[in-house]
Amino acid sequence: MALLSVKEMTHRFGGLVAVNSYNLTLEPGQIMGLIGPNGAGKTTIFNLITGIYCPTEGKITFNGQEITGLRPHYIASLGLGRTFQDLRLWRHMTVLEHVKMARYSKIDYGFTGAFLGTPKRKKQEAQATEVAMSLLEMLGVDSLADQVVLNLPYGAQRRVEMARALATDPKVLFLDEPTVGMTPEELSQMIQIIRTVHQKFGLAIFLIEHRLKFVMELCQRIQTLVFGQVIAEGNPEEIQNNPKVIEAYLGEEKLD
Ligand SMILES: Nc1ncnc2c1ncn2[C@@H]1O[C@H](COP(=O)(O)OP(=O)(O)OP(=O)(O)O)[C@@H](O)[C@H]1O
Repeated sequence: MALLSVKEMTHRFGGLVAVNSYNLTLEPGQIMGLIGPNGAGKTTIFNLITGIYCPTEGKITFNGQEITGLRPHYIASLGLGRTFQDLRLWRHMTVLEHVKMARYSKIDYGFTGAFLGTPKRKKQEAQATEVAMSLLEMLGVDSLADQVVLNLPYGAQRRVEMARALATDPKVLFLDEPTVGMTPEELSQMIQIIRTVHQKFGLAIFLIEHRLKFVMELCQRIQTLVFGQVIAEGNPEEIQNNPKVIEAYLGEEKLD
């Protein structure tokens, strides 16, 4: 059974058809890429699947359960974690606080526990810190745990956002342009981080990216979206050699 399935999803903003009869099958542990020119509808697809928008038409199923139109926090609690194109971090909180905050969805010591500082609370707090620190270490930002996010370089902020998404124990991770604004060195590090995260957690990953080299290197399957419609889907080699993709993307040049 597919982990995530989208059937004939259409979304209109007034008269604009931003997403048109979109279909997706994402298997457990698969890395899927979504590419396409600016304004093609990529982020709208993420927003529809993660519950920020409710599709005009279509059906979304996650782990056998229909999730079409459900609230974003509920969808997240089922195991869909995401990052945003425009980083959504609380600029005055520390790195560790960000990741622990996401982990609180797993905590059940309740109001009394929080107020009285029960042993259960102490134990769960210590566990939350431990999980958060191990995620920060995996993403190479553990030395920044006590720093306020505002003071971090952009690449480090992206890693913190990813650690926060991972802290909710997702089964699928949505990454919206994870390398935007990164230097070539940061980009290579991000490829390595995504590989590590993928191996360690066996997650499915669905990513939007403009840097084709990054997508071709990481993804097992790729969809190409133009004007809200998938014009091609296949493995990196098939996508690279697909005439419709070449035309949509780079005129007549071969993609590499
Ligand atoms: N909230 C909204 N209201 C109205 N139109 C919107 C809204 N969000 C997106 N659009 C329009 O829908 C289309 C798809 O936008 P979307 O942001 O999904 O594209 P994208 O492929 O993610 O682009 P980019 O690569 O630039 O991020 C665009 O024409 C955009 O202007």
